[in-house]
Amino acid sequence: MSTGISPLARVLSRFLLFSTLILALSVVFKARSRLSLLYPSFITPPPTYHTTMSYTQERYIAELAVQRASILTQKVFFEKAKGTVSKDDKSPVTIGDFGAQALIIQAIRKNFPNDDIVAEEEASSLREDKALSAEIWRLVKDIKLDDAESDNILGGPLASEESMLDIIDEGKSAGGAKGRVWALDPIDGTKGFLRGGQYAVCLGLIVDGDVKVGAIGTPNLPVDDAATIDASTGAQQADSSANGVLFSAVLGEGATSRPLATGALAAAKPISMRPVADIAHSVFCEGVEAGHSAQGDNAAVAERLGITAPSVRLDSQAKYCSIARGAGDIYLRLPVKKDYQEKIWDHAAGDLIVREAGGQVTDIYGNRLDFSKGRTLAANKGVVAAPAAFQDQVIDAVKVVLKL
Ligand SMILES: Nc1ncnc2c1ncn2[C@@H]1O[C@H](COP(=O)(O)OS(=O)(=O)O)[C@@H](OP(=O)(O)O)[C@H]1O
Ligand SMILES: [Mg+2]
Ligand SMILES: [Mg+2]
Ligand SMILES: [Mg+2]
Repeated sequence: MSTGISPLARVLSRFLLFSTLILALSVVFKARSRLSLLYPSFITPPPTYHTTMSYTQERYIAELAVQRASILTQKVFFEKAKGTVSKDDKSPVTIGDFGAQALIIQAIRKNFPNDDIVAEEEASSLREDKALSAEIWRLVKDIKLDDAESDNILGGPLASEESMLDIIDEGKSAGGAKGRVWALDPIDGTKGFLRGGQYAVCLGLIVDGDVKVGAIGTPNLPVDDAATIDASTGAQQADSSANGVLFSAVLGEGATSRPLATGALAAAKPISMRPVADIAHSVFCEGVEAGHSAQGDNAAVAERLGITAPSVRLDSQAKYCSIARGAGDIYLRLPVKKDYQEKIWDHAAGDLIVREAGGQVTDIYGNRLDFSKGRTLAANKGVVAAPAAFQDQVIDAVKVVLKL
């Protein structure tokens, strides 16, 4: 029996139905993409890693890498620098700097191959100095953690002298506001290192401009939080076995310290800034080198705050670490040279460790340090770190002294 519809009409009606469907679908897709342009979050859910990632692995690798590099710096000091204190020969610190940078970058590359790295040193001068390069390789090639498993996690020994130079040059990233950027200072406080005083191996992870992880090794800081360090020179305890601390922090998870061991990580304990009821009873930490540290301005700020205790002078980010564990309270780094831009590797790890220990870290105007501007803190001037409750008072005093 005929339906009364010709085959041609049937084909035509199916075609019409099909094209209407395609048209409807394309309208829906267009509207969806317009909406997503106007309100990206409507269609694309915001990345959730900012709040949910705990950075456990990053912290662990950073701690192990800093620990292994610290072993090298100590070896270099005892073999090369001991006794050369305040001589003009800078080679010990150069060896330590390059070697520690190579070891840490290798560990980052092995575990987080896609991350960017902003490191202080670069290998071009080293490529021209074959003797120095060979000397660094001689020391670096045998450095390992006592614990084989931990050492393996870091990638084991470096492959060759040539690959060591290439690895050093992987720290040339421009940094910036996007992505994962490790900030590395292989030896911070080079003058302290040469003097046998304080220095620090510093590594921070910045994600989308925000510091998430920090690890600092301070081979010459006393393990005992309460041990006094020479207030005028920042030098360590005479008994060297009582020295060596590894600090770390993850954003939102607090700061810890542990003895800087040579094998598997020692047990960590939480650290926090010292509760001080009256700001007049607090203690300043400041730099040792007059060329870096405005000690006169610091003294004027201390006087305005009624502080009478002498400042503790320390090289390097050991200053951040010291106030984070209550061996001092306020770290001032007021500008010395008008145009100097602080480097991110001199502050990233310390900034986080202090904030996670209950402190605040700002520039001299009271603005948070901005790690999204590239290799330097281009948007900031100086650093003021203090217990959160005192920060405003300290900033007010700084503003008066510096006539801001
Ligand atoms: N003008 C000026 N102002 C401030 N900071 C400067 C300045 N010039 C250099 N630097 C960097 O500071 C790093 C050493 O800082 P310290 O805190 O150890 O300084 S101090 O020597 O104790 O005064 C030191 O880092 P390292 O090179 O890693 O030792 C310097 O890079
Ligand atoms: Mg430095
Ligand atoms: Mg350095
Ligand atoms: Mg330097």
